[in-house]
Amino acid sequence: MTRRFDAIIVGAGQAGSPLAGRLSAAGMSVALIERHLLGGTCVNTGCKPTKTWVASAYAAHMARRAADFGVTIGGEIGIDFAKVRARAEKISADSRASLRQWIGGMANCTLFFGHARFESPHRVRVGDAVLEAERIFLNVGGRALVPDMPGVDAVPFLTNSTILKLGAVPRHLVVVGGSYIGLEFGQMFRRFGAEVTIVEKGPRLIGREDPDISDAVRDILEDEGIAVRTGAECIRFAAQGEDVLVGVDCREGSPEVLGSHVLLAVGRTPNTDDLGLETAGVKTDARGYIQVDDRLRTNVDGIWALGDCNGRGAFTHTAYNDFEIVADNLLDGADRKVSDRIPAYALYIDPPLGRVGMGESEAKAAGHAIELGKRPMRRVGRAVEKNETQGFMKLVSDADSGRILGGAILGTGGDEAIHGVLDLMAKQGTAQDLAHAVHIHPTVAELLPTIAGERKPA
Ligand SMILES: Cc1cc2nc3c(=O)[nH]c(=O)nc-3n(C[C@H](O)[C@H](O)[C@H](O)COP(=O)(O)OP(=O)(O)OC[C@H]3O[C@@H](n4cnc5c(N)ncnc54)[C@H](O)[C@@H]3O)c2cc1C
Ligand SMILES: NC(=O)c1ccc[n+]([C@@H]2O[C@H](COP(=O)([O-])OP(=O)(O)OC[C@H]3O[C@@H](n4cnc5c(N)ncnc54)[C@H](O)[C@@H]3O)[C@@H](O)[C@H]2O)c1
Repeated sequence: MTRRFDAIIVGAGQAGSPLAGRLSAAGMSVALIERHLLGGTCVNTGCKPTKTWVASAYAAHMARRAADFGVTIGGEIGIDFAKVRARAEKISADSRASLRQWIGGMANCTLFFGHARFESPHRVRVGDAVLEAERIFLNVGGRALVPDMPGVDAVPFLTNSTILKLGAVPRHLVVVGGSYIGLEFGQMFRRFGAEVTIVEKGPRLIGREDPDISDAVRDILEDEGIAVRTGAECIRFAAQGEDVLVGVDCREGSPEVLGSHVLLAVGRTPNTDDLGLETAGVKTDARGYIQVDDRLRTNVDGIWALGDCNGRGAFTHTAYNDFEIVADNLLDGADRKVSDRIPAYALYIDPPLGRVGMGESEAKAAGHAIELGKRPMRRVGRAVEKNETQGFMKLVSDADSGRILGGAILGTGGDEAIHGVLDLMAKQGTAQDLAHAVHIHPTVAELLPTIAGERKPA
């Protein structure tokens, strides 16, 4: 039997559930379909568990540094890995439970558990049920990419999901991929006591950032005893007893690394290959991302794509913003667009990297004459007082208009303090506006007006 709804939402990720809330509150009947766990990647295998582990790793790191602060701790600092895991699992489970309760309380919303697949542009099958709606919203997210690397089928490897199930800290974790996932897990496991090697095929870590950021991040990781191998162009794997031999072919150092475990962190792929998109006529790009316009509409009337699966963002806050754009346009007659969004994100190594807008290189490549304000964290009072002085902050502005183009804070509190720059950019603020703001002392953010005032042509 076919059941009719006003709207079908596929995926209870970061956009799907809040969209179900808005649409059902507006009086629409909504079918929300989830094939695995409520909350999707962020809640279950992404942000929440990883940032909980990052907090445990930070506690261990600070405990080891206790003497630097005049604090005495007797004996070695140990890791109770089962407890580290249990803490994260509880936070994810609590989040799922509260989502379940929230969704359960939505009038007009029916939750289906199962894999959804199109049978026609406005008909979707989930298990035995066939659902129809004029409006269909896809929020199917993504999963770890496993490229066809030589030997990858012959060895056990971990992804961001399976690493969360490890029973013990690996002896030697080889992380393939030197970007968000690789660096966050790499530093965490080093702090949990593993030997860690990060292998990146590009010439530097987090290659999308400015070179000064890549260099400083590498220094931070190497200072903690993490081995970093960049320029590893021909990565290959082979089993060697219980271990995995990773061929790295770097220009310097040994051509092979022997690890007890390998984490693949080389990007994501969208969950669009098993949705029956071809039946619905919904177009994807060569990598499987659903093609959308600036208002997140697909090429098929009445079908939208939100979150990671549309390739327009890869973060929880961008998925949530997709929900806001679609809901406000549909229900409030607004005209919100993805292109209005200022790119912003953080890399949660310690100290974190908070980033907004364009980097220095990107701004120059876009043709801007730029001005730059920059200061090392060792000249930021709050960082000195906290004895956490690694990194730097910088602000990029347009020399002609004065408009702020972007900023980066690699340093303690950088993930929070960067919002001072972000909010000003949202209001088209200038470096001079920032220079005249009076920030609270002692904070990391209080140096933002200072570097804005000290900016120089670059
Ligand atoms: C290790 C890691 C750490 C991260 N840390 C951060 C961070 O600190 N900050 C940040 O902003 N972002 C972070 N991210 C990214 C963030 O998790 C994602 O950007 C975000 O979860 C995307 O949300 P989404 O709603 O698009 O998709 P998802 O959260 O992936 O949700 C999609 C849902 O759709 C379901 N689904 C898929 N196909 C079907 C189908 N056919 N039928 C029914 N249901 C289906 C899935 O089961 C899933 O529940 C991290 C990601 C990873 C992997
Ligand atoms: N703090 C956060 O917000 C956060 C944290 C984790 C993940 N995420 C999200 O998850 C997404 C995926 O993260 P990711 O780090 O897996 O992917 P990524 O796309 O950011 O980086 C992949 C890295 O792997 C490298 N690489 C690719 N192929 C390789 C190969 N064969 N051998 C060695 N290196 C190779 C790339 O050069 C790149 O540095 C990100 O886009 C991000 O949005 C966000």
